[in-house]
Amino acid sequence: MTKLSVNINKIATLRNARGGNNPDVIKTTIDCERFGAQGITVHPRPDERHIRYSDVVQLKGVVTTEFNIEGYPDQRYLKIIAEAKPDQATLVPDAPDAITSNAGWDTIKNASLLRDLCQEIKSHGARVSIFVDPSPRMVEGAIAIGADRIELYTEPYASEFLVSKEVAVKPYIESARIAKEGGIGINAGHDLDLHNLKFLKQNIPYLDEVSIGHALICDALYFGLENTIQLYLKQLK
Ligand SMILES: CC(=O)[C@@H](O)[C@H](O)COP(=O)(O)O
Ligand SMILES: NCC(=O)COP(=O)(O)O
Repeated sequence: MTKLSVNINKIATLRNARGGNNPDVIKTTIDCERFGAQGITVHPRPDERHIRYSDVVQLKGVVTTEFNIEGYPDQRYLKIIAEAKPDQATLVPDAPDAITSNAGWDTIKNASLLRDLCQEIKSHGARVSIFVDPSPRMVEGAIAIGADRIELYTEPYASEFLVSKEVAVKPYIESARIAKEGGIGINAGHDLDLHNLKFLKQNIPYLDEVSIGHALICDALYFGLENTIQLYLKQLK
Protein backbone atom coordinates (compact mmCIF):
# COMPACT_ATOMS: atom_id res chain seq x y z
CA MET A 1 0.00 0.00 0.00
CA THR A 2 1.30 3.47 -0.86
CA LYS A 3 0.63 5.90 1.99
CA LEU A 4 -0.48 9.49 1.42
CA SER A 5 1.39 11.92 3.68
CA VAL A 6 -0.18 15.37 3.50
CA ASN A 7 2.36 18.20 3.65
CA ILE A 8 0.72 21.03 5.61
CA ASN A 9 3.32 23.72 4.86
CA LYS A 10 0.84 25.78 2.86
CA ILE A 11 -1.75 25.76 5.62
CA ALA A 12 0.91 27.51 7.70
CA THR A 13 1.67 29.89 4.82
CA LEU A 14 -1.95 31.06 4.84
CA ARG A 15 -2.02 31.31 8.64
CA ASN A 16 1.17 33.41 8.71
CA ALA A 17 -0.18 35.79 6.06
CA ARG A 18 -2.34 37.63 8.61
CA GLY A 19 -0.36 37.00 11.79
CA GLY A 20 -3.18 35.23 13.62
CA ASN A 21 -4.10 31.56 13.97
CA ASN A 22 -6.53 31.12 11.09
CA PRO A 23 -6.39 28.54 9.59
CA ASP A 24 -5.41 26.65 12.72
CA VAL A 25 -2.57 24.31 11.73
CA ILE A 26 -3.26 21.91 14.60
CA LYS A 27 -7.00 21.64 13.86
CA THR A 28 -6.31 21.22 10.14
CA THR A 29 -3.81 18.44 10.86
CA ILE A 30 -6.35 16.57 12.99
CA ASP A 31 -8.92 17.00 10.23
CA CYS A 32 -6.51 15.80 7.51
CA GLU A 33 -6.03 12.57 9.43
CA ARG A 34 -9.78 12.28 10.07
CA PHE A 35 -10.34 12.70 6.30
CA GLY A 36 -7.95 9.83 5.54
CA ALA A 37 -4.40 11.18 5.44
CA GLN A 38 -2.01 8.35 6.38
CA GLY A 39 0.78 10.70 7.39
CA ILE A 40 1.56 14.36 8.02
CA THR A 41 4.64 16.03 6.56
CA VAL A 42 6.16 19.37 7.54
CA HIS A 43 9.23 21.18 6.29
CA PRO A 44 10.22 23.79 8.91
CA ARG A 45 12.52 26.06 6.92
CA PRO A 46 15.11 28.31 8.65
CA ASP A 47 13.12 31.49 7.91
CA GLU A 48 9.90 29.93 9.27
CA ARG A 49 8.05 31.21 6.19
CA HIS A 50 5.38 28.62 6.91
CA ILE A 51 5.84 25.84 9.49
CA ARG A 52 7.35 27.20 12.69
CA TYR A 53 9.46 25.40 15.29
CA SER A 54 6.56 25.89 17.73
CA ASP A 55 4.20 24.13 15.29
CA VAL A 56 6.43 21.07 15.20
CA VAL A 57 6.56 20.79 18.98
CA GLN A 58 2.72 20.97 19.16
CA LEU A 59 2.23 18.59 16.25
CA LYS A 60 4.29 15.90 17.96
CA GLY A 61 1.50 15.45 20.49
CA VAL A 62 -1.23 15.62 17.85
CA VAL A 63 -0.23 13.46 14.86
CA THR A 64 -1.62 9.94 15.24
CA THR A 65 -0.61 8.58 11.82
CA GLU A 66 3.01 9.00 10.66
CA PHE A 67 4.91 12.22 11.33
CA ASN A 68 7.51 13.13 8.72
CA ILE A 69 9.78 16.13 9.23
CA GLU A 70 11.73 17.28 6.19
CA GLY A 71 14.61 19.70 6.10
CA TYR A 72 18.24 20.56 5.67
CA PRO A 73 20.14 18.80 8.49
CA ASP A 74 21.68 21.81 10.20
CA GLN A 75 21.87 22.07 14.01
CA ARG A 76 18.43 23.72 14.15
CA TYR A 77 16.85 20.82 12.26
CA LEU A 78 18.67 18.18 14.32
CA LYS A 79 17.41 19.85 17.51
CA ILE A 80 13.87 19.66 16.16
CA ILE A 81 14.30 15.95 15.37
CA ALA A 82 15.74 15.26 18.83
CA GLU A 83 12.75 16.98 20.48
CA ALA A 84 9.94 15.85 18.19
CA LYS A 85 11.19 12.32 17.61
CA PRO A 86 9.17 11.91 14.39
CA ASP A 87 8.50 8.59 12.68
CA GLN A 88 10.60 9.76 9.74
CA ALA A 89 13.22 12.44 9.06
CA THR A 90 13.64 13.31 5.38
CA LEU A 91 16.96 15.02 4.67
CA VAL A 92 16.79 17.63 1.91
CA PRO A 93 19.85 19.59 0.59
CA ASP A 94 18.01 22.91 0.38
CA ALA A 95 19.81 26.22 0.76
CA PRO A 96 18.23 28.46 3.44
CA ASP A 97 16.89 30.87 0.79
CA ALA A 98 15.59 28.24 -1.64
CA ILE A 99 12.09 29.17 -2.79
CA THR A 100 11.33 25.45 -2.61
CA SER A 101 13.19 22.15 -2.79
CA ASN A 102 14.89 21.92 -6.17
CA ALA A 103 17.34 19.00 -6.13
CA GLY A 104 18.29 15.80 -4.40
CA TRP A 105 21.49 15.03 -2.50
CA ASP A 106 24.78 14.10 -4.06
CA THR A 107 24.99 10.99 -1.92
CA ILE A 108 28.49 10.20 -3.19
CA LYS A 109 30.15 13.53 -2.40
CA ASN A 110 28.23 13.82 0.91
CA ALA A 111 28.59 10.17 1.94
CA SER A 112 30.50 10.84 5.17
CA LEU A 113 28.14 13.61 6.32
CA LEU A 114 25.01 11.63 5.48
CA ARG A 115 26.31 8.46 7.11
CA ASP A 116 26.94 10.31 10.39
CA LEU A 117 23.54 12.02 10.18
CA CYS A 118 21.79 8.71 9.62
CA GLN A 119 23.32 7.30 12.77
CA GLU A 120 22.49 10.39 14.83
CA ILE A 121 18.87 10.60 13.63
CA LYS A 122 18.27 6.87 14.00
CA SER A 123 19.41 7.21 17.63
CA HIS A 124 16.25 9.31 18.14
CA GLY A 125 14.11 6.47 16.83
CA ALA A 126 13.33 8.04 13.47
CA ARG A 127 13.52 6.37 10.08
CA VAL A 128 15.88 8.26 7.73
CA SER A 129 14.81 9.10 4.19
CA ILE A 130 17.25 10.77 1.78
CA PHE A 131 15.86 13.12 -0.86
CA VAL A 132 17.44 12.16 -4.20
CA ASP A 133 17.09 12.78 -7.91
CA PRO A 134 16.09 9.71 -9.95
CA SER A 135 19.72 8.72 -10.54
CA PRO A 136 20.89 5.12 -10.05
CA ARG A 137 24.25 6.34 -8.67
CA MET A 138 22.55 8.61 -6.14
CA VAL A 139 20.21 5.80 -5.07
CA GLU A 140 23.15 3.43 -4.67
CA GLY A 141 24.88 6.12 -2.59
CA ALA A 142 21.84 6.38 -0.30
CA ILE A 143 21.87 2.61 0.20
CA ALA A 144 25.60 2.73 1.02
CA ILE A 145 25.22 5.38 3.74
CA GLY A 146 22.60 3.35 5.59
CA ALA A 147 19.40 5.23 4.73
CA ASP A 148 16.14 3.46 5.52
CA ARG A 149 14.45 5.00 2.50
CA ILE A 150 14.94 7.36 -0.39
CA GLU A 151 12.49 10.05 -1.41
CA LEU A 152 12.51 10.46 -5.18
CA TYR A 153 12.35 14.15 -6.15
CA THR A 154 9.46 14.24 -8.58
CA GLU A 155 9.52 17.78 -9.96
CA PRO A 156 11.30 16.57 -13.14
CA TYR A 157 8.64 13.86 -13.47
CA ALA A 158 5.82 16.37 -13.10
CA SER A 159 7.34 18.70 -15.69
CA GLU A 160 8.10 16.01 -18.27
CA PHE A 161 4.74 14.35 -17.63
CA LEU A 162 3.11 17.22 -19.50
CA VAL A 163 5.19 16.33 -22.59
CA SER A 164 5.60 12.55 -22.42
CA LYS A 165 4.53 10.55 -19.38
CA GLU A 166 6.41 7.48 -20.59
CA VAL A 167 9.66 9.44 -20.82
CA ALA A 168 8.94 11.11 -17.50
CA VAL A 169 8.49 7.93 -15.50
CA LYS A 170 11.39 5.90 -16.94
CA PRO A 171 14.19 7.08 -14.62
CA TYR A 172 11.92 6.69 -11.61
CA ILE A 173 11.13 3.06 -12.44
CA GLU A 174 14.87 2.30 -12.67
CA SER A 175 15.74 4.20 -9.49
CA ALA A 176 12.93 2.51 -7.56
CA ARG A 177 14.07 -0.91 -8.81
CA ILE A 178 17.61 -0.26 -7.54
CA ALA A 179 16.31 0.91 -4.16
CA LYS A 180 14.06 -2.14 -3.84
CA GLU A 181 16.89 -4.49 -4.74
CA GLY A 182 19.05 -2.64 -2.22
CA GLY A 183 16.50 -3.36 0.50
CA ILE A 184 15.45 0.21 1.25
CA GLY A 185 12.04 1.87 1.05
CA ILE A 186 10.85 4.24 -1.66
CA ASN A 187 9.04 7.52 -1.05
CA ALA A 188 8.30 10.20 -3.65
CA GLY A 189 7.38 13.85 -3.55
CA HIS A 190 7.29 17.35 -5.01
CA ASP A 191 4.77 18.67 -7.53
CA LEU A 192 2.71 15.50 -7.49
CA ASP A 193 -0.95 16.20 -8.24
CA LEU A 194 -4.28 14.71 -9.33
CA HIS A 195 -3.09 14.52 -12.96
CA ASN A 196 0.27 12.77 -12.55
CA LEU A 197 0.00 10.73 -9.35
CA LYS A 198 -1.89 7.69 -10.68
CA PHE A 199 0.60 7.03 -13.50
CA LEU A 200 3.53 7.14 -11.07
CA LYS A 201 1.79 4.67 -8.77
CA GLN A 202 0.88 2.37 -11.67
CA ASN A 203 4.54 2.24 -12.74
CA ILE A 204 5.97 1.91 -9.23
CA PRO A 205 3.28 -0.14 -7.46
CA TYR A 206 5.53 -0.84 -4.46
CA LEU A 207 5.97 2.86 -3.63
CA ASP A 208 5.86 3.18 0.18
CA GLU A 209 4.73 6.81 0.53
CA VAL A 210 4.01 9.97 -1.38
CA SER A 211 4.15 13.32 0.39
CA ILE A 212 1.99 15.91 -1.27
CA GLY A 213 1.32 19.47 -0.23
CA HIS A 214 1.18 22.36 -2.64
CA ALA A 215 -1.16 20.92 -5.27
CA LEU A 216 -3.35 19.19 -2.68
CA ILE A 217 -3.92 22.37 -0.69
CA CYS A 218 -4.62 24.29 -3.90
CA ASP A 219 -7.12 21.62 -4.97
CA ALA A 220 -8.78 21.87 -1.56
CA LEU A 221 -9.70 25.48 -2.33
CA TYR A 222 -11.99 24.15 -5.07
CA PHE A 223 -13.00 20.68 -3.87
CA GLY A 224 -12.81 21.00 -0.08
CA LEU A 225 -10.16 19.37 2.11
CA GLU A 226 -12.04 16.14 2.88
CA ASN A 227 -13.04 15.55 -0.74
CA THR A 228 -9.55 16.40 -1.97
CA ILE A 229 -7.82 13.95 0.35
CA GLN A 230 -10.27 11.27 -0.79
CA LEU A 231 -9.52 12.14 -4.44
CA TYR A 232 -5.77 11.73 -3.85
CA LEU A 233 -6.28 8.45 -2.00
CA LYS A 234 -8.27 7.15 -4.98
CA GLN A 235 -5.25 7.80 -7.25
CA LEU A 236 -3.22 5.43 -5.04
CA LYS A 237 -5.60 2.47 -5.09
C1 LIG B 1 11.18 18.32 -0.10
C2 LIG B 1 10.03 18.79 -0.89
O1 LIG B 1 9.99 18.67 -2.08
C3 LIG B 1 8.92 19.38 -0.18
O2 LIG B 1 8.72 18.63 0.95
C4 LIG B 1 9.17 20.75 0.32
O3 LIG B 1 8.92 20.71 1.68
C5 LIG B 1 8.23 21.75 -0.19
O4 LIG B 1 8.63 22.93 0.48
P1 LIG B 1 7.72 24.22 0.36
O5 LIG B 1 6.34 23.84 0.86
O6 LIG B 1 8.44 25.23 1.22
O7 LIG B 1 7.70 24.56 -1.12
N1 LIG C 1 8.37 15.86 -0.06
C1 LIG C 1 7.40 16.49 -0.91
C2 LIG C 1 6.40 17.19 -0.07
O1 LIG C 1 6.35 17.01 1.14
C3 LIG C 1 5.43 18.11 -0.70
O2 LIG C 1 5.90 18.66 -1.90
P1 LIG C 1 4.80 19.52 -2.71
O3 LIG C 1 3.63 18.59 -2.98
O4 LIG C 1 4.39 20.68 -1.84
O5 LIG C 1 5.49 19.93 -3.97
